[in-house]
Order: sequence, then C-alpha cells, then structure tokens
Amino acid sequence: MSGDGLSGPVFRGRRRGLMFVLSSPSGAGKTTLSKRLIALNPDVVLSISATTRKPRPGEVDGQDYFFLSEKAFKQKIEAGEFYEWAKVFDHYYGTPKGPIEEALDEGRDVVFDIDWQGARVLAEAAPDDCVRVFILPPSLALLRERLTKRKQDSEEIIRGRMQRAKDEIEHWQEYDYVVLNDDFSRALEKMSEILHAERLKRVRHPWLEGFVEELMKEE
Ligand SMILES: Nc1nc2c(ncn2[C@@H]2O[C@H](COP(=O)(O)OP(=O)(O)O)[C@@H](O)[C@H]2O)c(=O)[nH]1
Ligand SMILES: Nc1ncnc2c1ncn2[C@@H]1O[C@H](COP(=O)(O)OP(=O)(O)O)[C@@H](O)[C@H]1O
Repeated sequence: MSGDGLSGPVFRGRRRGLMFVLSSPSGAGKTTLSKRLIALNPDVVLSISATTRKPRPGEVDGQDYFFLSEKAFKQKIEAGEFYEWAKVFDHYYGTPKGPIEEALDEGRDVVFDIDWQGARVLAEAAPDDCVRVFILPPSLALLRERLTKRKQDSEEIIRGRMQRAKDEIEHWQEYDYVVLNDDFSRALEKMSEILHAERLKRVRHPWLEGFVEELMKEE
C-alpha cells in the first residue's frame, strides 16, 4: 500500500506494513473485533495462528487456525517456522513466519490475535513495526456472560478461561493502547482510529527521507 495521507501530487511513496497486535482475556471480543476491522479494511491481513487445541464448531482449518497435532507443532518449532509460540490453556499456539513476512514486505498491515507472551516477543523483535492494543471487557461478570453466550466451550473450559483472565489483564500496561469493549461499534471505531493514525507515523514512511532531501534542494 502506498503512503496514505502523506502521499501527494508530487510524490507517492511506499510505507512499511505495521503489525497490529491485539490481546485480551478470552471472551473480551478480540476475534470479533479483528474480523470486523479486516472486513472494513480489506487491504489488512489477519495472521492465522497454528494451534494444538481442537477446532470449535464452525471453525475452519486454515481460516480460523491451522489445527495441528502436538507432534506436528513441535516439528515446526524445531524447523524455526514460528515467529513466536506459547503455551496457553495447556495448548500450543504459534505465529507462522512465512505469510507475515510476505505481507509486511508488500507494505500490508497484519493483525495478530495473540496473548501477552506473543505480543511481548513481537514488540521486542520489531519495535518500530509493532502497535499493541489491549482489549478490556467492561467487567468480569460480562466476560463470563460473553463466554457462556458464545456457546463454544464447556463450563469447565469457561472456568479455566476465567481463571486466566486476570493473568492476561495484569499485562495491560505493556500495550500502547487500551480499548474498552463495552459498546461494540464504539470499540470498533476506536480500533479503526488507532490503525489509521498509526499508518501516518513518520517511521512508517522511510521514503520521506529522500523526498525531504530533494525538497530542500529546490530554489
Ligand atoms: N502467543 C500466542 N498466543 C496466541 C496465538 N494464537 C492465539 N493465541 C492466544 O491464545 C489464547 C486462546 O485462544 P483461543 O483458544 O482461540 O480462545 P479465544 O481467547 O477465545 O480467542 C488467546 O489469548 C489468543 O490470543 C499465537 O499464535 N501466539
Ligand atoms: N461489545 C460487545 N458486547 C456484547 N457482546 C460482545 C461484544 N464484543 C464481542 N461480543 C461477543 O462476545 C463473545 C466473545 O467474543 P470473541 O470475539 O470470541 O472473544 P475473544 O476472541 O476475545 O475470545 C462473542 O460471542 C461475541 O459475539
């Protein structure tokens, strides 16, 4: 994609793709928000993680996750195929490298729906490219209600997710932005605002250096 907002009639330069990293306790709404954000911005790519957890009803392999056996997952760790990986809720989750490097090289933005451990690794590996957003639920009672209403997990699994919610929330200060997902449309609007403002940051427009150099030679 080219330099949105910073492009003009004189020069239109390419910008770097950004890594839009979303974390939240399970059930706060990051999957729904990231899917809607991408529907509104078709040039944005979603990073599809690999996992050893079982697919939920309606989840599609290669679309929601790459569902792998533990053996296959460990082979990919050994082969260095993940940007980062972590154990969450007793299952392995990892971010495959290939498609992301391709997208970023093309200047496309990538959305990651990963936990605080993965967010930390990505931010350390690519501090200039990473934008971290933490999504908070309005209350833990509403978080539980959302997990129950989603009708995807057993009571036991919901209990485990609620137990881990505070561990995830404890990391909220490591994030650049915090979005409270109370009213869904408002939260989505805030996510779009963050994305669009971040796209305009000077560091994402390396072409500006040459442009300003030329500009200064005028007259
Ligand atoms: N580190 C890391 N975490 C991931 C990855 N994919 C998913 N997760 C996290 O694993 C947790 C569980 O995901 P999931 O089982 O789909 O449940 P969800 O919380 O309802 O989305 C969530 O906190 C996700 O953000 C990944 O590739 N890396
Ligand atoms: N602002 C909101 N108000 C009410 N329900 C919501 C809101 N945002 C998401 N949900 C619902 O809560 C449930 C959990 O959302 P989901 O995106 O699966 O969360 P996560 O990916 O963080 O686990 C889903 O059924 C979703 O439709």
